[in-house]
Amino acid sequence: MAGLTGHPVLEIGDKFEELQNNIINNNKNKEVIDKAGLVLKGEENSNNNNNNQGGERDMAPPTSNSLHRSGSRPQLDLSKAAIQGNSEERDPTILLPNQSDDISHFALDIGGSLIKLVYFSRHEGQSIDDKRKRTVKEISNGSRRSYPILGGRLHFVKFETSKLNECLDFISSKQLHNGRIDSHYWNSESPNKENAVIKATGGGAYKFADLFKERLGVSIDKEDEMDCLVAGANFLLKAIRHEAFTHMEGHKEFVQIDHNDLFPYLLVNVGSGVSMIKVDGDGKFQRVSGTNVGGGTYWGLGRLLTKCNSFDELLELSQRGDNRTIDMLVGDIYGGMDYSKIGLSASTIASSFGKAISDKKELEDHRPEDISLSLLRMISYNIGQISYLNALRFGLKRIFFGGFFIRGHAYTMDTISFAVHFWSQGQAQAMFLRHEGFLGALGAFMSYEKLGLDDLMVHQLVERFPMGAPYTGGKIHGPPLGNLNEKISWMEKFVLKGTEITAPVPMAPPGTTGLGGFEVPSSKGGTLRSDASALNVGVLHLVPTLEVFPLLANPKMYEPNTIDLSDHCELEYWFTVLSEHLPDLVDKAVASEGGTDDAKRRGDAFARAFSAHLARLMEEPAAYGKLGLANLLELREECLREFQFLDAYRSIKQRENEVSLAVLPDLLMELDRMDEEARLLTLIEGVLAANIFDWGSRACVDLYHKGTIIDIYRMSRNKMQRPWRVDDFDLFRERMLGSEGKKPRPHKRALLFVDNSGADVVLGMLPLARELLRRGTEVVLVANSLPALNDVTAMELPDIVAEAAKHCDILRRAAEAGGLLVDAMTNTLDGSKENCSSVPLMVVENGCGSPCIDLRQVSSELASAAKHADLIILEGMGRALHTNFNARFKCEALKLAMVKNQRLAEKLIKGEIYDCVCRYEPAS
Ligand SMILES: CC(C)(COP(=O)(O)O)[C@@H](O)C(=O)NCCC(=O)O
Ligand SMILES: [Mn+2]
Repeated sequence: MAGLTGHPVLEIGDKFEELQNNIINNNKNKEVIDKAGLVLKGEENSNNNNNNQGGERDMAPPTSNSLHRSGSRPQLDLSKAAIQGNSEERDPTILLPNQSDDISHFALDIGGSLIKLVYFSRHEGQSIDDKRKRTVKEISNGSRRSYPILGGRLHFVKFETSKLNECLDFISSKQLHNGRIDSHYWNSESPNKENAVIKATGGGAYKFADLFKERLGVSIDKEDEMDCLVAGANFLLKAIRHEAFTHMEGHKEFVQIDHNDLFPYLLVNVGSGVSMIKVDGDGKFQRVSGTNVGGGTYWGLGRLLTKCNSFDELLELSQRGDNRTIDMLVGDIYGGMDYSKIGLSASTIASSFGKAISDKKELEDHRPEDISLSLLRMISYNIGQISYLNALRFGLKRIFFGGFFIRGHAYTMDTISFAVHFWSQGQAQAMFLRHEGFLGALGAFMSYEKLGLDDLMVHQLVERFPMGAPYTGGKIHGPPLGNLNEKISWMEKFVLKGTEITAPVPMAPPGTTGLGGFEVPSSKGGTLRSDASALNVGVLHLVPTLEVFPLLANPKMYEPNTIDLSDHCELEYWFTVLSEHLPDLVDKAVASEGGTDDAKRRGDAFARAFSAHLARLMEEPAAYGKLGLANLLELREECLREFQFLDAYRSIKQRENEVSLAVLPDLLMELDRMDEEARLLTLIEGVLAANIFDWGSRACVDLYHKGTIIDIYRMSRNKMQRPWRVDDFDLFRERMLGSEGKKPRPHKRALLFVDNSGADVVLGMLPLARELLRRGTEVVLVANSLPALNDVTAMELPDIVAEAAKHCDILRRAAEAGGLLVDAMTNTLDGSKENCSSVPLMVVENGCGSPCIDLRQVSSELASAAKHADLIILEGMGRALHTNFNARFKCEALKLAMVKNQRLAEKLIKGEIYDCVCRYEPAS
């Protein structure tokens, strides 16, 4: 029988169909292997939940339940922790001076029609029993930053001002006002609830102050509206990556703003009236102009002329309008001709409402739809034009528009953009903000002293979209959902609504809305929904511990996603892949929680929630910001966690780890019999081959249902014939082993971004790590902070390494040197810390809970480990292909993956499914 490494090699060129056939044939031996517990039992595992009752939980690693529930980021800052008072007393209070208190905090912008509420909540904290954290050695020369640190979230909620009581109930049910705001962290002066003060802006801050006192017992500290607007806008533009976007001819594009090059800009707030503010810095601004023709004008005149009952109704009417019946166009004056000499097309509005003079029509003879559209265009153009003139006056290139008039309305944004573009001849750009409705409330929130928010950087904020996002985005908030049960009921209730959302809403083809290339939008009523551009506002997770990966060659140009889902075909394809994968995933998730009725209910709610996200994004791909495949894959994991599926693949991972660890000694023996050159090739082959164990790939899951781990592993190895589709192995070999007898210096430290559990890490990456250690290179295994599919986590790795170390001296000494084997050491008979002369093997968490990795936001632990690294190895489709395929690094990089998706293989490497990528890149 061939060895584990596949040597001697089977015939070259056999196709993977053959592999599948082999697997099917091998199934004849299945029973025997079954008894040895080596079969994957995919089918049984996924469908036969009852057999798993309780068992799944028992097999769970003891630590996985202690992970906190919704964020993938750490929470407590224990640095400088001290016991307060008498340390002899039972359960003394421990002061954590660097940790935020258990506080909630909020601020309001109470406008004429809407109340905007921004509130802060701390991550639910639970202690994590992470062996790695107790034992891991200091991995950088400087002191490793105390870790984890403060975490919290900013939530954005809206209420109708006419339903103020709903807002008060919300605050009360969440206890936002309840004394907690008076924490030292927030530096509020008042120590008790009676004197609690909340920050608010907008007219309602004056109007409703007494009501707040009466109902909640809090006083309102009124903040200047303009100050708040500017503070809110500055924060968003500096801290949120995909905050600003352009909107032209129905097409939305996010704009990357360099926060060092933000000022000066013009902020145009279109409320009832319009303010134009030149912003030069934080707190540095001047209201340079304005116009009394604004949102109030549209609404006021519109109400008089159309008898509409609400602003939204008026906007809705405009969708079906044709302004040509009432506006005087250039063509009306010039007998249907363009006035080309001065660059005006026949369809340009020469005079808003101009036709009303000459026609013999009375008000009732005009359609309200046409009046509304004509008004909307008149006011939007006017605002765009005056804004541009002011930008010109002060030499400002960027103009950001916000305020209740905009409210994500596609046509309004298109019209304003057109005006700015037209008058500036393309020199100035109108931009809009995803959180535009919350500028004032955010600003009020920021006015609490010593909040520290101003210091937060883009990479320390993670926006997440909870289950309600597809339904409530851009709309008025529903009741607060306290617990998981409420969430599930809510999902169940919204099934109907969900099916409504699932039907994609057709978008207007580009180029149909507006003047001169912007045709008169008479047909738009049926195709462009008024809120087609309504953007969802997620929850902002503030994670000060996150850092930009220091080895990125050009962080500003870095784009993690290889696959851009703004291409609709691409989105449709991945939408289908993820939708089809859902039933299997739900089965695994439910089984992982013991297959109970409660787990089934949660599984159902998860499937609904994730489908709703997918449907929302199909309808509006930019609804959650710029969308890439990595975002979708992460959203799925977050959604699982939201329904408390903390590790859906836990038992599969464990079984695969056990089987792989059982054959590891044989593999190491085989490797040790080889010479250096053959061994290096076999090791890289081993990584590529074992990457086949990916429970996120449809094709692979089909394979597992037909064979054993070891069968598949062997077959996969035997397929490893070079040249691979992307094959830089010779370059890498030369760097490692040299040529013409010259021995190159070994790497100082290698970061190995590991991927899947089981064979992937045990038979692929660990032997490669061992080889590097043997050559004197320190190795840092970089693994997920939270589970994602069958990826191995940083918390699981020490046990795996300890098990492997039992069979291998190199690994044992390195793991000891890296502090990974403290428990094992104390268990040795003589307790001696013999021979720790080895270079260390360490484990760090990467800060994410996704199959992909965005290197702009990694754990401080990883950032710190990276400082001394001169080689990084990224493994797997998620980390090396979907993300980071095009990333360039300051040090050498090796990207290794098997492509387990036909379409990706064709698109990315012009190859076939199961082709391999071995990309080696010297330092950039
Ligand atoms: C989720 C994954 C990126 C995980 O791959 P890995 O990083 O483990 O190699 C990959 O399985 C994937 O892209 N799956 C979806 C495509 C499919 O089912 O074909
Ligand atoms: Mn994976």
